[in-house]
Amino acid sequence: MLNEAKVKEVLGTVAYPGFTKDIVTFGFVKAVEVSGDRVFVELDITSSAPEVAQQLRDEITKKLQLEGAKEVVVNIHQPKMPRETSSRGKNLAPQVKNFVMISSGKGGVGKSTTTVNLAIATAMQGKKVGILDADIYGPNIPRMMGILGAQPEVVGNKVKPIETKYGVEVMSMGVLMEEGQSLIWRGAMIMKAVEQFLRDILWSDLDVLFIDMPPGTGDAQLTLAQSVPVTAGVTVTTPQMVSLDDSRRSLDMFKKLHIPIAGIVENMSGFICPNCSTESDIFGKGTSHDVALEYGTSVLGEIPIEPAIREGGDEGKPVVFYHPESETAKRYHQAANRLWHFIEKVNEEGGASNEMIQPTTPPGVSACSTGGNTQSGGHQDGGCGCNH
Ligand SMILES: Nc1ncnc2c1ncn2[C@@H]1O[C@H](COP(=O)(O)OP(=O)(O)OP(=O)(O)O)[C@@H](O)[C@H]1O
Repeated sequence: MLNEAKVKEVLGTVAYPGFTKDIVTFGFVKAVEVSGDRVFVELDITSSAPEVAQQLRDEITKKLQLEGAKEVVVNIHQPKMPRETSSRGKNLAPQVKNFVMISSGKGGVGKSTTTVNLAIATAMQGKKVGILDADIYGPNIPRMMGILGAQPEVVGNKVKPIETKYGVEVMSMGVLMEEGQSLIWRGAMIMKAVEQFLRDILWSDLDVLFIDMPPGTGDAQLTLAQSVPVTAGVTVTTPQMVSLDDSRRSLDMFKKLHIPIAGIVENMSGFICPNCSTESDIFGKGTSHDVALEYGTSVLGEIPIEPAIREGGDEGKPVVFYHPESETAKRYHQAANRLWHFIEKVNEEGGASNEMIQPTTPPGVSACSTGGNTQSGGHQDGGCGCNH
């Protein structure tokens, strides 16, 4: 005689396609109803592939019929299929429509703060948004998003990003490492970590994934750009000349990696007094416009120094969400708006592509990582892609 317990027992023998674990253990079974010899099963699975749903439907029906069910209805909820995107080249996370790389020439200029507030502003404007904290040396995003200590759910050999109350999903090395723990990263490890963040995290069907990069221009940036077509690069700088000089390196990197440059965020640009609201220059203000012009781009926003920004970062209460009326929140929204228009423009004009920057190693030749000089006028002598 079929009853709910028996049906669940049968479902516990149905492996999720491609995995050894069953659909009950994964938590995919949302409802079971039995009425005489009629069974209704409801599943919520993580794959958008129709063949996965069909395979499950067939196996469940067959197994329940063997147990005496005459009619089996299997209702399966799936995430939507990856959207159409005009981007080209390699993409390890095809369910994500656009990727924004947030970068800075040097540390401490407010790159993570900018990532968090731009991402939340974009989500508040109705987009489906994620943040990948690829700043493996100093993953600050969990603190800033108020998710310190949150443990991600593991599904098979993949990991679900952490949902936040700001409507932004997040994954960070800070979530995967113990607090205060540090790792010494070698080039190959960085590359593997970045790839896994894209391939093995169950990102939803996102409009845009913001990626907070480590400061500088190194292996993580190159691997990321080779792994997904980056739609837009944003450089964060402070107004002082030394910081602007470093931001040029970051903008040069975007150019070399064929990443469309969305613009510069000038952070700590002036100071807004919390008492009288007057704005005064501390580090200077507006100095990044000339650099933007040099690179044929624009300033997305000038974000003042405001104590609420630092407090919000420390307490996990981002200013754009908790002080939406503040001048700073308005500027983040304006910057997010400009960024989104830029993304739309890139897509209208054919989309991002990383075809030009794929490793050139010919088949059968191992990519050696030392002694490479791939910038010697097309001749490659002894590094990745060598012909020796
Ligand atoms: N406009 C601002 N007003 C006040 N405080 C700010 C502002 N921008 C950033 N901060 C504070 O400055 C500190 C550094 O910011 P953040 O961590 O975002 O920099 P970063 O460039 O990501 O640093 P890192 O190189 O370590 O990753 C944080 O405490 C942050 O709250």
